[in-house]
Amino acid sequence: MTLAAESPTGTNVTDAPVVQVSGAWKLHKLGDEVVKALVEADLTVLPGEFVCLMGPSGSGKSTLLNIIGGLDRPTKGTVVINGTDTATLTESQFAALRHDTVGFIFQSYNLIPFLSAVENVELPLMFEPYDRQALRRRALKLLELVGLGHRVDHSPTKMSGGEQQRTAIARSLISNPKLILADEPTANLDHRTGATVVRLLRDLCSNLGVTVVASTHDPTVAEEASRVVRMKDGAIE
Ligand SMILES: Nc1ncnc2c1ncn2[C@@H]1O[C@H](COP(=O)(O)OP(=O)(O)OP(=O)(O)O)[C@@H](O)[C@H]1O
Repeated sequence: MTLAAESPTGTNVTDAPVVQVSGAWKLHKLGDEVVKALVEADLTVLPGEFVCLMGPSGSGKSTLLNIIGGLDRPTKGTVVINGTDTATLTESQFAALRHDTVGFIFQSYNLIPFLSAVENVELPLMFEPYDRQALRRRALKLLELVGLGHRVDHSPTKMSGGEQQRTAIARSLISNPKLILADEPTANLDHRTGATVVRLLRDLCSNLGVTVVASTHDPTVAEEASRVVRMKDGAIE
């Protein structure tokens, strides 16, 4: 697979950790109460790993993913992404790092209904000065990679849940990210379709060297992951 070489952005491949979270806390004030969403969390993820965060509802999985992806900042502790200590970054610098390094997959797919599948895949780079034809070629290759070469002109509204999630996976790869963060990627899929999506994520890790961190309640995700990290009450067990 030569997709990385054809990336419009390009990234450096090293053996250094893609994610290094150290002593991270996230506290929320709710009136007089302080909610400890994340408690002294340490997590190191190496290139090509498929790490699965598991734990009961409210155990801090989404909080940890959001902090890794810069959608939220820790109250205390450090988060190093691809060698950059994110505490040193302004919001716009963090947005640029996120744009170049991180792809997101959500349980509700978050596709634009009035765009075709291929336009959805192009969307993260659509308003950037990339060659339009190269971008289209890459988006089409990514749709082929996820098994949707026959659905490129379809609207997401005419696709099954599994097809929508595979389109979202193709979209998450358009910037050639080192890291994909997936928040409950199989939550809205039946068991068989969910298993197909998880195997696709696993194959991205082994074939493209992409690193995946996924939160889930789904044992199928855990079975395919290279490592399961268990969380409870905001802490990593
Ligand atoms: N913005 C917020 N304000 C107050 N409390 C919050 C906020 N966000 C999260 N929490 C609390 O932090 C804790 C961890 O939430 P989080 O969403 O990370 O859990 P989770 O493991 O992802 O849960 P689920 O499996 O249900 O998605 C929960 O107790 C939650 O209620």
